[in-house]
Amino acid sequence: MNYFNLPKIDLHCHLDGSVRPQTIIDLAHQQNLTLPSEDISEIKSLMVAPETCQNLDEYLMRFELPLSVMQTEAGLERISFEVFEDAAKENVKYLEVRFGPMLHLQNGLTFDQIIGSVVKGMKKAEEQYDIKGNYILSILRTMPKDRINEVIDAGAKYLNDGVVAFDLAGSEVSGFCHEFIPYAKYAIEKGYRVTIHAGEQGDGQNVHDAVSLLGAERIGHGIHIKGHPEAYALVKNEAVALETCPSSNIQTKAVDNLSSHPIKAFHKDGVLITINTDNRTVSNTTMTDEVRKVVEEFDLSREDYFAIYKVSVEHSFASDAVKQHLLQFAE
Ligand SMILES: O=c1[nH]cnc2c1ncn2[C@@H]1O[C@H](CO)[C@@H](O)[C@H]1O
Ligand SMILES: [Zn+2]
Repeated sequence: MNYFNLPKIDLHCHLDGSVRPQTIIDLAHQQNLTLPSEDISEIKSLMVAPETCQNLDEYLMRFELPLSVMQTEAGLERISFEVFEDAAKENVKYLEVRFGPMLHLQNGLTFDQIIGSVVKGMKKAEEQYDIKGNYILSILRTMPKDRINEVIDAGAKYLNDGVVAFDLAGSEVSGFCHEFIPYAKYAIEKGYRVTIHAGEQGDGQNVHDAVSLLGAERIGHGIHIKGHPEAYALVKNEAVALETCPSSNIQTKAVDNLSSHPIKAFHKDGVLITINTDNRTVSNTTMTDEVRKVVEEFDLSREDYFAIYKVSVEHSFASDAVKQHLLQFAE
């Protein structure tokens, strides 16, 4: 299979984890910021999480440097344009990018400016390339909750015009969903779709909670439904799609290595899985690489690949018209 040429869909990609190293240098110069180094390979090595990370928390330390240059409208717009450009150039036909608006307040931007800038960058890329996209607003589980509804309100202006869904991200502890019930409910009432990071560092019960308490239609990672029969059954019976991110799952120790990733077992058993990047820079990957790794490790056929592609289309938060467009590329 020619992985580069295959049509691809990425439903789980973080903006701040997918910044080009050169863009960090350019934006730091424009913004008069001092970098730890001016050498691009040094900057890249500070952004890529090592395979030797102890856990998700160590992986999450790699976001500080990119976030430092993501505090202006121009910086956000450029980075958004570039992630869509990079994906389009490897034949990603549809990309849902997520980011945490609350992480971009350091220079006094409003939530409207923050969300508006990334949507603008995405739309510019959609005009220039054969790619379509949407944004997901992530709330960091470890941050104060007092401004969550403000983020939801600000994003509502862009709903179905660049923004589609609500997510919870960051460090994962057992039972986290209980504290977020009113916020997920508020987002759903406003018209947001819901996907939640769960069962990555935390247990299968978190996945069960995300679906049953927060109304998640998709789950970020969801690895640990393996070994939790109730969560497994719920995900399977309710047709909740898992957004698996193989390289990231190895770095964060959600799995020991690729061969022990449950992605193929899930797929063979009818659990809906999708293949995604998580973070193009922090995980030093592309959709081409993720698809190649999964197809080769698990000896998937072209038919298997396109079955997964179709799951991505059907469970994307795209409009019906965009879904129809994406299905044209499926075999
Ligand atoms: O795999 C992940 N699991 C949980 N949180 C993540 C992952 N990758 C990135 N982020 C978190 O999401 C924020 C917004 O994009 C990032 O700043 C990072 O803290
Ligand atoms: Zn993620």
